[in-house]
Amino acid sequence: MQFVSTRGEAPVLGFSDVMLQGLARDGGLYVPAEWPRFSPEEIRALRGLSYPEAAFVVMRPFVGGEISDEDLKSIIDESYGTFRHTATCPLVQTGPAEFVLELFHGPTLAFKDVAMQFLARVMDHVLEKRGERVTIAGATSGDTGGAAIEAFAGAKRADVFILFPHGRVSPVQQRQMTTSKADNVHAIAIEGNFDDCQGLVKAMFNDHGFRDRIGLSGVNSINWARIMAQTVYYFTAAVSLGAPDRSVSFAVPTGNFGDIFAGYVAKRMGLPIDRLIIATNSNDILARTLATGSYETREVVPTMSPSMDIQVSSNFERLLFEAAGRDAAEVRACMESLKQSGSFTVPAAALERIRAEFDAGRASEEETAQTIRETLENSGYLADPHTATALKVAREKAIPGETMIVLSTAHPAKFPQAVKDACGVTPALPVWLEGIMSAQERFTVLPSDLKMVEDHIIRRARAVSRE
Ligand SMILES: Cc1ncc(COP(=O)(O)O)c(C=O)c1O
Ligand SMILES: N[C@@H](CCOP(=O)(O)O)C(=O)O
Repeated sequence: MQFVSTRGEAPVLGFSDVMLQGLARDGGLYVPAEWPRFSPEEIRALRGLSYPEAAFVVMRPFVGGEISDEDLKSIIDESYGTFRHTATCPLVQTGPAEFVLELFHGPTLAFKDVAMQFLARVMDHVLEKRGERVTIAGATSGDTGGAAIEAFAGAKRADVFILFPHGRVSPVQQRQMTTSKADNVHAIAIEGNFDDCQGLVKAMFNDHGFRDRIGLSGVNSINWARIMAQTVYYFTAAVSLGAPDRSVSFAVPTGNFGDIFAGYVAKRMGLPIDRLIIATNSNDILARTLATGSYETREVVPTMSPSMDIQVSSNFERLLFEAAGRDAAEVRACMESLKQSGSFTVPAAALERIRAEFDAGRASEEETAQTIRETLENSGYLADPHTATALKVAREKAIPGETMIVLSTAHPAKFPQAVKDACGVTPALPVWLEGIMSAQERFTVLPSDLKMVEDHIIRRARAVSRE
């Protein structure tokens, strides 16, 4: 299996190199040169498999034989052995045709664990075989950071630096990043918003001198391995509701567009999905883009679903590449316009293709709170604010006869104040996490300045350069 960059000017690479590179050297994102396809029989054969067994079948084609089946299976088994639900990602029915797919049973209570537990192990496996080390830089609006710090804590071949927006994540999210005792993980509070953090990480990747000097790698969903691992739960959820003999739709709380893009990948692989519904909070750039065809960044507004307070939605570039018939020049032109003016126009043919597969809607703060309240009253289900945005949009867009799976991306206990304000119930943190609220914090505050962040990383990274 080979991978190409959405900007068409980076080397074509295999799975392991793509995973270690993170962002392509031309600033683009890697996608498979061809989509592997599963027949209806192959999808039907997923019925009755455990989550790790299904994960092996779905991810194997992308790995392209670079990791032996035996090693891949044991990496997957170990990864999902950290989850505290026997089904790994269970489905809960919340309405006659509405199901919630709970993705938060991993160590840090967010869907990021599904891919991050796997990524840390598979990266370590490849680095060990190659005798290499990496320095990882990641940006977070709250959940990726905690998941990465947990998954990579103590890793022998990786140092991890996580940039988070100072004062804009929930107290639980912050403490998941700042209370680790491992000396290879570092939290950096940036004076700015998530887009500033993500902009700094991308700028580090585009600074090739720095990138090569420290052996830079990434754990955000710009890394193909993240998307690949997130594709699995679309298969397991749809199959448990009758796929391939019955199709379903998914509503996905969306920020950086990685999670919903994983659903698009599942569809390209042959999974019968009717609609992929993008749900945003007040930072509704994606809903506006689908409505108007114009991708226009605005000031980020802080919300009760802080992990989705995003304007520059990285993985939209992957969709644009696909919808533009893999025309890298067209993608480059759009991304150049985004850089110069903060906006671009989606080419007309691409917009039509996107609208054929996706629908989009937004939930205001009031609507999100009301959905948390109503869902608790009507079905006894306590949703976190991110999940509630998707429940609201799914209900607004519901079509009779359609089965809707709503992705539940975080445990409500990560956002106790917002949930309490909405419905009066304060969700408790699971016992194994209670200690973080009183543990000593360790983090550095830095301005949103590339040079200062790079200098900080160079001073602290143990690792330097791939050997
Ligand atoms: C809890 C939660 N829900 C939804 C999202 C949005 O997912 P994505 O960025 O993949 O669109 C995030 C952040 O990524 C998140 O942390
Ligand atoms: N919401 C995310 C933002 C980063 O997304 P990623 O999926 O690209 O890592 C977060 O919680 O950090």
